[in-house]
Formats: sequence, structure tokens, C-alpha cells
Amino acid sequence: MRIDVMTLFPAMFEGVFSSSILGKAKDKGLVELNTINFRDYTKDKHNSVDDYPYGGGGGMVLKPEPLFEAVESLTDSVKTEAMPRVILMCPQGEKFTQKKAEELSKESHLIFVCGHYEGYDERIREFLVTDELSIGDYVLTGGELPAMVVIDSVARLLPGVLGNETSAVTDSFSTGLLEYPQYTRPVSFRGMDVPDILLSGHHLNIETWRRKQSFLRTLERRPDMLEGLELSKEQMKWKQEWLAQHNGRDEQ
Ligand SMILES: C[S@@+](CC[C@H](N)C(=O)[O-])C[C@H]1O[C@@H](n2cnc3c(N)ncnc32)[C@H](O)[C@@H]1O
Repeated sequence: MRIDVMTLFPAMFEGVFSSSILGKAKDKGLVELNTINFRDYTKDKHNSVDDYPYGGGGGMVLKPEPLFEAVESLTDSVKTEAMPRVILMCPQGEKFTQKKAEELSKESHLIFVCGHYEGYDERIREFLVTDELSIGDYVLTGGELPAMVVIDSVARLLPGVLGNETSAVTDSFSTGLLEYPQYTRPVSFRGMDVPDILLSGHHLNIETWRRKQSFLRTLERRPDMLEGLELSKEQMKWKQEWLAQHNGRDEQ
């Protein structure tokens, strides 16, 4: 996969693109990561990327010309089978989810556009980008951190990027549920013990325990994720047990 990021602050990506799993994926040639400073595509003597908003008001607005030219320079020069998705990072966009990460991980080329200042000229939104993504209902100063979040979660899904392929499969959200609790050595730490079942060596029982913990954890922390889901027989049983236990507690 090739990923290009349009940003006014390419230095912000240096650490993220060269460290940990992303850095290794880049070194192994599993993902190509580039930053493009769209200020390089300005034509005026002050290299202006933003201007005052028409109609007045505070804050500056990103001009369309440098961003259009920067993106077009890529789409003209990079030959991909399909046109790349051009993703605008934006608090008004579709909320980013694991499902979206999975969808984007199937593309061969992604272009991210990071804003700064108050906003974008609306023509960028309407005529340049194919997607608008938000990482949550809060406002950051720029699109760089949100783009890093999206790129990290997409890149780790690419074949070969995670050493242990199964770990992405059991991750929270990939299964539609939150992940079950995990333990490692020591068996006993300050009087806190690893559940016996995990030490039993009985794989079938361990699998059932994990499925149950995963379901109960989702029920307790993120009941919204279970809405509209058809529960299996075992999940219905676990839910009834849980409700009986919790109603009992409420009445005490
Ligand atoms: C200060 S924000 C602009 C917010 C804009 N005035 C609005 O109300 O929608 C500057 C830039 O940060 C990025 N940004 C801020 N919060 C974000 C979020 N939750 N998700 C994605 N990008 C975000 C976007 O690239 C945005 O253009």
C-alpha cells in the first residue's frame, strides 16, 4: 500500500513513520509512507496556504489551489489501478471505526489531507476529496494527529505487518466485541492470581471462557455494540446470568 499525507508539518510524522510497527512495515516494503508539504505548491511570493474567510469572521481558511495541485501532482504521476481515496481529516466527517480501517486496508493507495487553522475552503470538501473522517467528537489544532491514528490502524491490518497475524483478528471491534482479559507471568503477583482456567491447559474450556469474558466485557462497558445483534444461545444464557447477578446486587 502507498500512503501520501498532505501536511504543512511533515516533521510531525518523522517519529511515527520510523518507529515501532509502522517503521518496520516501511523498512520491509509492506507500506510506502510519504509526506508532502502542500506549501511547496503555492505560487505567490509569500507562499500562502490560507486566507481570510469571505463574509468575515475569525480564523483562517485553507486555500484550494495548493491542495488541488499537490493532490493532482500525485494522481497524475502515480499509476494505480483505481483512483486513490483522498481522505480529509475533519471533525465534521464520518466517525472513524475499525470497520472503516478494514475497508481502507484493502485499497492500494490512500492520500490523507491534514487541515490546520480554522477550516478548509468548501471546494476542497466538495470537489477534491472522496472521504471525510473524524477521529471523535472533539477538536484538535490540526489533522496530523488524526491522520496518524487512521494510518496506524490501517497499516497494522496489512498482510505481514503484524508478526502474529492472529492478534489483529481477536482485537476489540474486529470480532464485533471487546477483547477478553489477558494475563502473563507471574501466576501470582501481590496476592493477585491468574484465573485457574488459563493454567488448566484445556483449550476448549479456555476458548469458552474467553468468548464469555469478551461478551460480558462488551455487555458491561459497551452495551451499544450489542444493539441489534442476534445473540447466540450461550450469549443469551450469559446475559441472563449476568442480569440475575446484577439485579440481585441492585436490590441489596
Ligand atoms: C481547529 S480544526 C478546524 C475545525 C473547524 N473549524 C470545524 O469546526 O469543523 C483544524 C483541523 O484539525 C483537524 N481536526 C481537528 N479535530 C479533528 C477530529 N476530531 N478528527 C479529524 N480531524 C480533526 C482537521 O484537519 C481540521 O481541519
